[in-house]
Amino acid sequence: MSAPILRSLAELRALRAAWRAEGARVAVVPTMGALHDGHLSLAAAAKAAADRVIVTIFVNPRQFNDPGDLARYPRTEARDAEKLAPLGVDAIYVPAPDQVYPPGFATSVSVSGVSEGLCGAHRPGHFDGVATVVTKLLLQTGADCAFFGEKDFQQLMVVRRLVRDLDIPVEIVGCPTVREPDGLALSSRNALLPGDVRTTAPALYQALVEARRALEAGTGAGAALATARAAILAAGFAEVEYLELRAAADLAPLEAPDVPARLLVAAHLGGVRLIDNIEVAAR
Ligand SMILES: Nc1ncnc2c1ncn2[C@@H]1O[C@H](COP(=O)(O)OP(=O)(O)OP(=O)(O)O)[C@@H](O)[C@H]1O
Ligand SMILES: CC(C)(CO)[C@@H](O)C(=O)[O-]
Ligand code: BAL
Repeated sequence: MSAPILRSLAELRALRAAWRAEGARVAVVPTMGALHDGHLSLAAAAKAAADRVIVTIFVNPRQFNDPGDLARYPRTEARDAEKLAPLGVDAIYVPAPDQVYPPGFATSVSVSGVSEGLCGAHRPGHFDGVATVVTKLLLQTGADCAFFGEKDFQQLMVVRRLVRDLDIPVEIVGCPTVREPDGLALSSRNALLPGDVRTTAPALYQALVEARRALEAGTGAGAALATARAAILAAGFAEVEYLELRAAADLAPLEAPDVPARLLVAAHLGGVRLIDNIEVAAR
C-alpha cells in the first residue's frame, strides 16, 4: 500500500505527535526525489532501524547555485511513491515551498571548515542551502535518526557537523554508495546523461579504484592523482573539477593516506556534473 503523502507541516506534526504517543522510534530519509535504488537502500536501512520512516521529497531551490540545473532537475513524484510502496515507508513528506520557506524567511545555517573546498568551492552557497534545509527537515520531522548516502560524502560530513554544533538530538547514519553493475554511482542526474556517453561514465569510478590501488601500494598522492585525472580526461570527460585525497574524519587535505582517507572527485560528462568518492586505507 502507498504511504500517505503529506504536503503541510501541520499534517506532518499531527502524525509525528501520534507516533510520539506510541513511543515509536522515527527515521527520516531526506531526498530531492527522482528516486533510484540508492535512495531505496537508505529507506530500507531506515526501516530496519526504526519503527516509523518518513521519506522527504523536496527539490530545495536554495542549494542550487545554477538555475539551469534547478530547472532540469528530474521530478517524478507519482513514480517515487510507487517505488516506496513495497518498502513499507510510513509517510512521504512533499512540502509545498512555503512550508519550508515561509514568507519573510531570513535564516541561513552555514557550516564552516568541512563545507569549504571540493563541492563547496565549485558550488557557491550550495552547502548553506543544504545545511539550512536539512536543519529544517530534522526539526520539522523530529526524527530520532536520519539516513544519508556516502555518495554525497562532503554533504554527510556537513550534516554530522551541524547536528553536533546545534545540539540537534538525532543520530546521523551514513549508508554505502549503491552502484550500477559497471561501477557508476547511482544518481538522479544520471538520467540526464546523453545516451552516447553513458558507457564512458564508469571511467570515473574505475579511475578512483585504480588510484586507490596505487595509493595503498605506496605510490605518492601527486603521481596517483595525476594518473587518475589523465585517465578520466582520456576516457572522454570534458573537465575534472576536483580530484583530491582528504582525511576521512574531517576532510582535511592529505599528502598521503597515512590516516583513513577518502578520495573524492567531481567531473563533467555530456553536460552533466558527476561526483563520486571511495575510501582509501591508511598505509
Ligand atoms: N548511489 C547512491 N547510493 C547511496 N545513497 C545515495 C546514492 N545516490 C544518492 N544517495 C543519497 O540519497 C539522498 C538523496 O540524494 P538526492 O536526492 O540528491 O539524489 P542523488 O541521486 O544524489 O541526486 P543528485 O543527482 O542530485 O546528486 C542523499 O543522502 C544521497 O547521498
Ligand atoms: C540532503 C538533501 C535532500 C537536502 O536537500 C539533498 O542535498 C540530497 O538529496 O542529497
Ligand atoms: N545530492 C546532492 C544534492 C545536489 O546535488 O544538489
